[in-house]
Amino acid sequence: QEVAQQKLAHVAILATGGTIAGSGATSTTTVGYTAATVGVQQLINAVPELQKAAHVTGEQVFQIASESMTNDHWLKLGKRVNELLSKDDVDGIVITHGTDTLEETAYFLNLVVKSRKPVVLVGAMRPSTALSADGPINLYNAVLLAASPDAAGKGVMVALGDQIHGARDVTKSNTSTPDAFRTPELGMLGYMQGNKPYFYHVTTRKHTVDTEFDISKLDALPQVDIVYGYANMNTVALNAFIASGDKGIIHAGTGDGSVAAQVKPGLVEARKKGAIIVRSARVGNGIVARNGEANDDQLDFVVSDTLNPQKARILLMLALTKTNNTKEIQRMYYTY
Ligand SMILES: NC(=O)C[C@H](N)C(=O)O
Repeated sequence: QEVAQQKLAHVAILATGGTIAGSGATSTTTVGYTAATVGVQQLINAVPELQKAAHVTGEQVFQIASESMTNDHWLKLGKRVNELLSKDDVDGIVITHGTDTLEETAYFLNLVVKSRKPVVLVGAMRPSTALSADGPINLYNAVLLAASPDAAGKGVMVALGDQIHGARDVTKSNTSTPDAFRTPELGMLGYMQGNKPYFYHVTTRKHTVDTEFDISKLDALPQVDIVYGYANMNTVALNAFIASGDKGIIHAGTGDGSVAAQVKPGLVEARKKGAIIVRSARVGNGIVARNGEANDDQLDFVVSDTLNPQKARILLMLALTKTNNTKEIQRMYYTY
């Protein structure tokens, strides 16, 4: 075999569920299957090639479809990852995960993991029972990546379809095809080929080793929700979120984060009540300019830079564990 390694690295596989652990009625069932049914040992056993890639151990952290991911799951997972990475005999971590919120978990971990050791999230678009299931090859590549010294210090990574993506900028961009994961304009980090990673990009943003966020003493995160911008938008959802006690609101604005005239007074009111307002964009690419579509200085709003709404939500939750100062929070959006 071409996989030539003196001493195999120890890669801990943490399983959380998803389609990679899903099963369907027949080999041609690629929709209408059940996610999160196959356990971690069965996932490992299905890929005997893993034994040559690394010394792998498995742990079932939870077993859910990723659309049901919660802040509590994230805190549990993040703490376990940091605990494992602090051990001398763990060289890297692979997390098997549903694809629906995989980019969110990856970005959360990117902000709270404190280690240079590789952390790789992996999923599949087809259940484990399907013809040409993508889970086994994706898992194999993820383990090779987590075992590679070249992958150290690059932040949390996502490995699917022979591609390596960075947690900050990757997004799921197709509902069902196997090539669903993309880093649209900012570019993926590299490729997996011939049993090893090839890197071409690194992020300029802070993550993992130099993060200022610490979840070790947290057992909850502040409530932050997203209001979606659209023609004929109203403030019903926004008002309900504020009434329920939200500490922050992400406005997934139209265009470059524009806010409808009939919605702006609601956001101003919410800010006066103490909630932090972050203007993000539903578009998927580009910068939301500070003081562009709204006078953020005057209204005391924050902009999400290039973070999509679901990732802007994660950064705001973590920011709120440290400060309520909007200048400080704005700095964080330009840092991570
Ligand atoms: N392909 C998948 O993994 C989708 C599934 N609904 C999940 O996120 O758990």
